[in-house]
Amino acid sequence: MTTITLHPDFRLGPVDRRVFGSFVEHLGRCVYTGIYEPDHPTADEHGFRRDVADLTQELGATVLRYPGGNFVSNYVWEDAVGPVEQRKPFLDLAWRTVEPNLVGTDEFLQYCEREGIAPMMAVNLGTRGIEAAIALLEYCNGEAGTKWADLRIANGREEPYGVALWCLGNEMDGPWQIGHKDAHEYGRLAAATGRAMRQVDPSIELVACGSSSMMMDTFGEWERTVLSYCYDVVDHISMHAYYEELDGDRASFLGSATAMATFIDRVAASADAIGAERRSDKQITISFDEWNVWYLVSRFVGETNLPIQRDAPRIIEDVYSALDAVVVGDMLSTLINHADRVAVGCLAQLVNVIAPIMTEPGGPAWRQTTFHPFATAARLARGDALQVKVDTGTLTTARHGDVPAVTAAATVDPETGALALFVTNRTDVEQTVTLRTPGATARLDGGSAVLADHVGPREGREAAEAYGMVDALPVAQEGDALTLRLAPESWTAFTGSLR
Ligand SMILES: O=[N+]([O-])c1ccc(O[C@@H]2O[C@@H](CO)[C@H](O)[C@H]2O)cc1
Repeated sequence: MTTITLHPDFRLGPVDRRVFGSFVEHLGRCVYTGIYEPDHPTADEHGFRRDVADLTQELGATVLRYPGGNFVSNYVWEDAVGPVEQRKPFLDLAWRTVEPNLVGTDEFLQYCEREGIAPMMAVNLGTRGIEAAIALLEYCNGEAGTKWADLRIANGREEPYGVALWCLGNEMDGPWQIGHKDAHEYGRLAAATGRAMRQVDPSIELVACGSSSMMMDTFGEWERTVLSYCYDVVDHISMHAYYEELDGDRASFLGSATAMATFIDRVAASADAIGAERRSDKQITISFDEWNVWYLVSRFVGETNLPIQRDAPRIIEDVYSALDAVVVGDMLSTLINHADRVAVGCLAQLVNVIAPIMTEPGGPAWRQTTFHPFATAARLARGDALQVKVDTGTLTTARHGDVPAVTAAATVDPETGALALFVTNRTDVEQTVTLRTPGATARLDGGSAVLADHVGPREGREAAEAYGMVDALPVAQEGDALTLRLAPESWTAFTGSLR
């Protein structure tokens, strides 16, 4: 038996809409034959696929991080601006792929603008540094009358783009990163680059690289050291986390979002330790700019040491199961439950590469299973996140110890009282939940769910197209008591009101 208690006055604070971001990297087929394919029947006059853009709108992505990922750490952005016919292909060392440079900064930023999505740009702190970063920022945000802003104007774009969010490199703690650095080297470089970037545009928000995962040997020490250099310069510290079902250990996989919550709490604690030493009133917030289910250990390892490839090779095209969708839903609940700390989130990635949207070159685009919980949460989670109290049993897992059997997150729109309640049942049996709202009145209109047993594991396009949200089990109301039933291994989004 589980009890969920909500009160409209117990709020964590507003859910930053930027938590529902995604990520476009020059990797595999994310850009070419993903968002961009000039020969595709749905391509617009700029060469971008309308079918993919429509699915991106339906997904509700609010932010797109670009151009990497590992790619950014050897990227020469200047090679991909100006007349397309003069651009030269570039050998990307991160993915050992020939990058044709047909899509660059202008094409991407104008795409974001047309789609009404906020761009989040990363600068190269692997092979490059301060000079290239401030040039790119001036190119994007500078007013007419200086070299790089004037180059943008010469390239046909008069108005500055006003890019607000900037990542100071990518995963610089990872030995795989081109130009990998230790925490002192990176911390110094991030602080110096960030300071110089603020001289170009003081209004920007800066993200320092945190750890590539909680399992990195340097985790914790990395955050503390990096922030000891750049606490006063940056606004956010990044987090990246990917989870997968390993060796058929379903319970641990279903507990992934608890590990994600622990990770957030630890990064916040590391940042706050530096703030405390400095007696600083400033709080560093979190940019969770890569998260997803990724069969990294079980499948990706076989994809390393590839020969050099061209023409947008199929790299990391994970096909998701219905169970993966449940775990993605639960991770979205975790992000909402940390609305007081997480300012930005990016589901990695948007198209084809560990993505909610898949395409065939010249062919269709479709939704993977993981599309549905994301689109649902992005649509419904509005207003303030509530402090949700969940009294429930435990699920014993090999990797994360005992985790809650049922988890929940909720948002209330302060204007309308509209309630969204997201509930995960991590167990393999139906669960009954009593919803208590002492001193307040709740109404639930019903909901929709993703179920783990709905589609067999990883059956590909046809199964994905047949998959979708199903109606939640009926809600029973007796007096003030609401009773919910949760299907086994499911993530359910209920809507209603709370006043
Ligand atoms: O834990 N790892 O072994 C590991 C390895 C690579 C890795 O790369 C990150 O994930 C890639 C795909 O989104 C992005 O380009 C990069 O930032 C992230 C994690």
